[in-house]
Amino acid sequence: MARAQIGIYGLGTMGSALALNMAEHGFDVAVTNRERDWIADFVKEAGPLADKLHPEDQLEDFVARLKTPRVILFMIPSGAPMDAMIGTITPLLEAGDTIIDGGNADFHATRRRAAKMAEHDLHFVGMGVSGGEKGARHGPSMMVGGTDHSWQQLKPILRAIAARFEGDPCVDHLGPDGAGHFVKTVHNGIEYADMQMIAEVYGILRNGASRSPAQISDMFARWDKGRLKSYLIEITAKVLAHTDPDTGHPMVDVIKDAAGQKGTGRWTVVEAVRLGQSANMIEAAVGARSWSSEKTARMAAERILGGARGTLDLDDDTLADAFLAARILGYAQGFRILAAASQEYDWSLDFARIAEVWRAGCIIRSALLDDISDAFRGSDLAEGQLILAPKMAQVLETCIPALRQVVAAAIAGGHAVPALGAALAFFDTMRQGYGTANIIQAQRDFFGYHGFERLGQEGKHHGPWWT
Ligand SMILES: NC(=O)C1=CN([C@@H]2O[C@H](COP(=O)(O)OP(=O)(O)OC[C@H]3O[C@@H](n4cnc5c(N)ncnc54)[C@H](OP(=O)(O)O)[C@@H]3O)[C@@H](O)[C@H]2O)C=CC1
Ligand SMILES: O=C(CO)[C@H](O)[C@H](O)COP(=O)(O)O
Repeated sequence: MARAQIGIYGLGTMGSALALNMAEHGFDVAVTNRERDWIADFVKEAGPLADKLHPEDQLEDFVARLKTPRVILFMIPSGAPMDAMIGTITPLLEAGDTIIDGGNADFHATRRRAAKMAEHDLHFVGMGVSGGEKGARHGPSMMVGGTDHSWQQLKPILRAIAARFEGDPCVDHLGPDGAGHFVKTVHNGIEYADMQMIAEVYGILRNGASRSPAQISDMFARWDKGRLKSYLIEITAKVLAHTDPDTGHPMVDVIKDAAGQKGTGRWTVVEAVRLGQSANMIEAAVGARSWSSEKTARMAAERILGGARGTLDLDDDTLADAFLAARILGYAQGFRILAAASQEYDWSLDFARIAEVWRAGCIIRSALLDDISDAFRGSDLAEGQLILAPKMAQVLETCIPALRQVVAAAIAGGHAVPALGAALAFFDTMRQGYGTANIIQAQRDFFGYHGFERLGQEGKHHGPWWT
């Protein structure tokens, strides 16, 4: 009986694509699934790759199929299903075996699971996988958190199947236990902000400049050839170019304006706040999705409050500069959260390497990430502050006026730009060495005798309003 180098449990969209990717790279992969009927069908549909896939219906046989120490990748919903599967499979494993959760998981749960499995000399890896179904099949970006022992087991397989940027595989061991899942969570937070800002630019052009989806598609397609080149711009251009086969209308016009969310954007915001940060652009994007789902309330508000929006006269170059500045600020917020978490959990995250792992395969891949990795590699940026990197500061200096112009025009015309507006608020707050929190300190002392720190003097002070 051929022994497989890795086992995959969960042959849904992502698990089946990863299994085929591994098989194509010459690895023997044991496969199984909760719904057993699908296992044989999946292998049958794999064509010539079927020789490298080893289907098993029973969990015991699946585990027995694997070389030891074993490596088992779960591609199932995180949360209760993952805990249940850990409970079922643990008695079948031996010291030194590794279980990987490749789903989008709350990193707190990953840390808890890793600690629990370590009690049995078992290893638990939290691995962020990005790139959707196509990425998983032909080259995802992967963010690994776990022990060195697990990384040594996984490295040859993951480096072989990963996306490549100029030959460099977009995968790495980023830290222990929850580090990989945390980095993937923040990746998704950045993804939320970037998607929302693209939607806002679309809204400005559609509602403020009466441009057709096809015209906006052309602009995004042009952007995708220059400094704004990125997967999300590319797919938005493609989406806007499509026509609904049923009605002949632009496809986007028959899609309801209410977007769902599975949790990673919200987790990013919650963790940012827990770490004493604010990721206001990501929060704006999460909030915008929530508001989008309040369709009935919005329709009522349009009737009662009026939905009129003014005409905007913004050229494509101004919009492009504005978007570039805002995109840098979105990445910057993500890296600030990573820096805070790295300190809190003692992960020693390598920000340059994270940017490199995101350069290909993942949803937020963009031309900027190579510059971002250079910025982190070239200097010791305090607390991961990307906006202080000379190259980024230079681009911001050039492009912020455009962002100001776009946000000001949009707000004056009644167009909602929550994420672009948040980008500017973040930038304007961070560039003030002396801000306005002196007033907050004074207010807190006035109403609650909380005391305040005073410039040039140690200790806690109270204002003359108490004498
Ligand atoms: N789709 C995407 O673009 C991405 C998804 N992910 C993550 O990957 C994971 C899998 O997603 P995806 O492949 O899209 O999901 P699918 O819905 O396509 O597949 C889900 C898989 O999980 C199995 N499953 C569901 N519930 C249970 C359970 N209680 N016990 C055991 N197995 C169960 C299903 O088995 P059955 O066939 O029996 O229902 C199926 O194999 C998720 O955590 C998701 O967040 C990560 C990155 C991108
Ligand atoms: O991880 C992903 C992409 O990177 C998944 O597609 C995820 O589902 C996206 O999040 P949401 O469903 O909340 O938009």
